[in-house]
Amino acid sequence: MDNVSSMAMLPSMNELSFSYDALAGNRVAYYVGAAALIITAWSLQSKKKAPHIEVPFYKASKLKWIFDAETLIKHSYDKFKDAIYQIKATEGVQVLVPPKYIGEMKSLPEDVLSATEAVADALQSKYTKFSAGHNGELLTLMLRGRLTQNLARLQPQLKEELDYITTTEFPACDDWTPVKWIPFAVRAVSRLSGRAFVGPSICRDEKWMDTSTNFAVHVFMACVKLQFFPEWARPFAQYLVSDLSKIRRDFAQARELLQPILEQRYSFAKDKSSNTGEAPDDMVQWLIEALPEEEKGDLQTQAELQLIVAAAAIHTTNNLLFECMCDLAANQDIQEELRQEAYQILVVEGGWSKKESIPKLKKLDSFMREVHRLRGSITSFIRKVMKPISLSDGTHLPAGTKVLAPLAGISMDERFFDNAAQFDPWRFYNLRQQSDADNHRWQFTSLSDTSIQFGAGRHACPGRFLAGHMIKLILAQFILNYDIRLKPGQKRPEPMAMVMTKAPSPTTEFEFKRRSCDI
Ligand code: HEM
Repeated sequence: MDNVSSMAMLPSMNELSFSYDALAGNRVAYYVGAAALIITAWSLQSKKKAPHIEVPFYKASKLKWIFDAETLIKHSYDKFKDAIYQIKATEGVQVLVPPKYIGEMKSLPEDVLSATEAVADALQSKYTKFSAGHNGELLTLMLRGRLTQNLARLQPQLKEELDYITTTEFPACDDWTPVKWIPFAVRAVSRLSGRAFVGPSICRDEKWMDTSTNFAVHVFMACVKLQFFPEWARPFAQYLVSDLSKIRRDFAQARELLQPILEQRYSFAKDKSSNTGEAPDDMVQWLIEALPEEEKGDLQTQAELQLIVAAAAIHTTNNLLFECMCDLAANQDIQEELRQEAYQILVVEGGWSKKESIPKLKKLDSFMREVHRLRGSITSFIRKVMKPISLSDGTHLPAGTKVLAPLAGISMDERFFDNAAQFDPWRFYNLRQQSDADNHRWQFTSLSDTSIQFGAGRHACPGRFLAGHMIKLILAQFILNYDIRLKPGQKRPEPMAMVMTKAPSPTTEFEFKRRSCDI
């Protein structure tokens, strides 16, 4: 998948959790099945000879990697700190690089250290067709530039979409009412991001929502099943994997839904001279403008790029939103402080209708960054060495080496975060008060070699600004309009975890009680 690379898009429990319709009530079978697949994959993969690398191994059992990778990553990072080390994982030997090396590695060119190839391997792009191909760079630049610059302008549309889905789909909650959060949240994130990607005409269409949400699930399931077979057998085995047909059906469905929009856009462009209205403002339009002439009207290209972006956006955003909800529901004090801030900026100062209001929610921004630090991904910066690399300390990484950063360990490093183990929602708010540079440095979306939740370098997540914006809108809407708590006697929900991925349980309930918007 040229240039579209992401841990967030790796085969993931995130996506699996979304087949909740199929899996509901059968979680044990799912765990056993998934574990069996992973163990089988491991035993097949492990016979392959990994490149020889002169760095120490961290000895870990396969079971630990499968069921408690987070602890393993934290312990191993703690042991090696600034040194590079390796782990024999179910996906083959992984070389773990600490922040000390991220700086020099993140600027290496793609033909030396490739994010694209690493993700293509992990997502079996050859078979799943999860690839932006030669348009990968264009896509990333468009999200980083056009989408991000347009966020303030999109704000009223996103709010309108959020109001609509909350009014039509969220229960009244006049008294304390338990609500399964994930089914609602997935639909909300899909609608909001869909509004920015495909526009209002189909973002509410059930077929579009279904396809754009489930495409990632089908890619994930196909990957898991393909890993059942050794690499040499996959050209034949692919015909046994029914999820690959589902992926083809997703593309066909996306083409069908996008076709009338593309036709409309073309007649709009043709009538430009007589047209006084503004061009529509969504990713369909930006792609028409940016794609090479011969691909502008190509439905398959639009369908592929739209589904890939949806796959990158929906489950990742939903996961972090869920973790934020857990901490809000478990901490009434935090909820109250964030409510005061949101009330002042969005209600008293009329911020809902102002474009620049969302960045003013600095306490909410800090809370989200802290949740992301402590509850985010286990690893990040997935890369594959394409040409031998000699690092500044002389470490040699041969071609074929699989690289990862031990994110869960880095986030707990006292050298980078005071009282690192403590959940402090105002940590980054306070840091931001120190100076102008700090005000910028500690924002939710700001990157550094020690804060790589959104990756690093040229492949760092280009959708993080939209993700942050959507999460803030949804959280602000809910803390202003509802009191939120855990169910009586319930502890803060913990995500399901397997190998390097974590995902919320789709059946988790929070309790909501409607409040008047006055504080
Ligand atoms: C909280 C939500 C999100 C998280 C945690 C997240 C995380 C990530 C990470 C870790 C990467 C890989 C970076 C690297 O390897 O250096 C990535 C890449 C990417 N993300 Fe996100 N992401 C999120 C939301 C989104 C959204 C909303 C979009 C779409 C608007 C998006 C689109 C992408 C794309 C296209 C890439 C590939 C970039 C490239 O390879 O050049 N992500 N994301």
